[in-house]
Amino acid sequence: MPKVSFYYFQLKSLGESQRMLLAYGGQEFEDIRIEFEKFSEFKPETPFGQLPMLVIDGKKYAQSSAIARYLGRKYGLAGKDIEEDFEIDQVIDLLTDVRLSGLAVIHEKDEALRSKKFSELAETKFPFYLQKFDEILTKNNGFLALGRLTWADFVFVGVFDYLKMLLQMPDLEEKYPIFKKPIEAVVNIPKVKAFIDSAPKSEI
Ligand SMILES: N[C@@H](CCC(=O)N[C@@H](CS)C(=O)NCC(=O)O)C(=O)O
Repeated sequence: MPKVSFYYFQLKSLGESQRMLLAYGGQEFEDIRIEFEKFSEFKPETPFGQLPMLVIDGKKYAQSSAIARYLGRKYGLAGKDIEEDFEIDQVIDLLTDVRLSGLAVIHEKDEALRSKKFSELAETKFPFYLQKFDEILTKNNGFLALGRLTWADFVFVGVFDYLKMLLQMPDLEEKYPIFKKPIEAVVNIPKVKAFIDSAPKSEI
């Protein structure tokens, strides 16, 4: 077995999908959770100054979606051809769009402006995106793509609580009950469940 280490913060957010994929693949790995305060010392060790980072036998892999795609391919959770891979990549990019639109507002320093921008998003973009995910999940039997389990479901599940925070929608899965489907599908896979049960807990 190769020596595998996965580095991220004490969060699920952009790192949980890769941890769950490694568990799904039966890969033993060092689950290293860096404290934010200590990250500046570690930053130069990363390819692009950020986490997550996967290290396999000394080789460094960066960028959350690229790592998840790589692990998905490794463990049989990708498409069977480029058309199927496109379906997965498309929905991953859509998920990134939702996350980044929420994130842009959080970083607005002026409080009044932040609240105004958030209200605009909450009335327009967020419902638009969420409706699209509802449609995609309905069309794919409760999965993100291809009507079956793929690495996209792991990414969705990993980032879900972070999205709820960004969108300020703690009851997101109650408003869109079909969002529970990929969550149930992923967290109940025995190897993934065993990992989640033994891993440190974090809200987002
Ligand atoms: N595009 C990158 C973004 C990664 C990212 O934003 N990482 C944040 C944590 S979620 C980070 O490392 N922040 C610390 C820093 O930028 O100094 C990815 O998807 O991996």
